[in-house]
Amino acid sequence: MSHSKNSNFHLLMFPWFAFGHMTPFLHLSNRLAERGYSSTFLLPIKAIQHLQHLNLYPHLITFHPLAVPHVEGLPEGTQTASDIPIQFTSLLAAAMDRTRDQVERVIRDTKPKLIIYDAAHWVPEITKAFGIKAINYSVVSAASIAIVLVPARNVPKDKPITEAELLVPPTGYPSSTVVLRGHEVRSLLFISQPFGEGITFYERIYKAMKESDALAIRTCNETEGKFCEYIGSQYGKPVFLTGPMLPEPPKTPLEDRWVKWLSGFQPGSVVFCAFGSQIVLEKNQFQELVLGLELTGLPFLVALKPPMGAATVEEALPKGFEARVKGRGVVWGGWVQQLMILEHPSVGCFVSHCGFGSMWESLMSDCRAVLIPHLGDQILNTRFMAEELKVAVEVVRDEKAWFSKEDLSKSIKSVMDKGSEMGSMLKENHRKWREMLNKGLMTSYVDKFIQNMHELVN
Ligand SMILES: O=c1ccn([C@@H]2O[C@H](COP(=O)(O)OP(=O)(O)O[C@H]3O[C@H](CO)[C@@H](O)[C@H](O)[C@H]3O)[C@@H](O)[C@H]2O)c(=O)[nH]1
Repeated sequence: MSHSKNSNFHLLMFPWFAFGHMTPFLHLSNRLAERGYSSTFLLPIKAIQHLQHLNLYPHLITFHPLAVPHVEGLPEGTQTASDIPIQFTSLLAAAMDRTRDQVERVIRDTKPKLIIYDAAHWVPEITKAFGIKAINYSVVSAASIAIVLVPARNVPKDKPITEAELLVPPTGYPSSTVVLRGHEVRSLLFISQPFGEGITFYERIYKAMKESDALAIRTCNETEGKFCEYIGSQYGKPVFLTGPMLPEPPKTPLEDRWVKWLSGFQPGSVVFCAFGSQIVLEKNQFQELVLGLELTGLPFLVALKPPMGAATVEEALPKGFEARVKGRGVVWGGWVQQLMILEHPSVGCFVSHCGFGSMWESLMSDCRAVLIPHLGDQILNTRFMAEELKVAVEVVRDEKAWFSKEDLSKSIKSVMDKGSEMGSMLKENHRKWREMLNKGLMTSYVDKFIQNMHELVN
């Protein structure tokens, strides 16, 4: 596809100050730069050094540093969400709001054709004054937007939303299975709490979406089409899809220690378990998890952060565990190359928290998926994988969100045992989806997104 006008089509990218947002925005910038589109990318000064290596087109993507002002109560030097515990995020949003003058100056100086932003709800006020179009880009799944962040959600203005209110999906919500049940809705109570000065999370995102010229979502029509359609009709806006914006596969090979260890096992026999970048388990749940893996009798590799109160994973392991699983089980407390591990022929099962990135990596891999979600969007992603796409099993949890070693082991075996009907059904569905969600389809999303951008500004 050729775009004769792309050399003067300059974009401004302005993601929320968290790596889970800045990174997919940057992947989008890269895909656009690949086709000749330049962008100015607004980032907190400190984030620039962390993201530099992901900028694949430095001659087209210019990082513009923002000085994040100090807000009372926020730890000195805070610039991104990973600098602070979650309860400080509202103050970080207040700090983001105080970068407005800097953002306005950049808009005036660079005169972009359009702005792609997310949490800065005041961006459309600036762009309207300059006659520039603004696209609000959601980087989480469409289902997790559709269930809480639409006008039909009716969030009370003067009092906090209740669990009972959250249990009922908004009118017209297009699924009866991709929902939160019972105690799980507690993870959504935050939407009526402040997120910035004098504004709640819901009000902020509602405004950011409502005032935009178009909505963009990091997903595909094939998987989440009905949720995207619902969001578009709720806001009365066009919805552009970018596809999942997965990173380019890393060029560094899998670490030697894992190549050696994994090659000692039969093809498709190893269970790999990882819970992303945020989750820290309670110590007893951590122990139950590793005992559940032991119980399967299968080889396993667990890569998790040390649980609460422990400095290392080793000191938190159950008594006698290491000796019992020696030679077939490893618990690793550091970062591993998840994508490469999932691609290793010996790995046959992926036990994950179903964060958005892991969900896609799991879908695109050959591994059977067993899911133990923790946060709101992870629970919705899990329901989507298990009940809509039917490519995964979800581990049972009780009212207190506790899962037992027996249930974990049972779930893993239900997908790994040869001759298991459940396993064969999931494998067949998974194969169909993997074939459909191929590289060509992802490329066509970027082409379509570019076409959408041109239509919007013309
Ligand atoms: O040891 C590890 C652990 C993780 N990863 C990679 O890190 C990414 C993790 O991303 P994701 O699965 O999305 O997990 P989180 O970073 O924990 O996800 C946060 O951000 C997501 C949105 O981007 C939300 O869906 C989640 O709820 C939120 O926890 C993936 O690409 C993994 O391959 C590794 O390479 N090695």
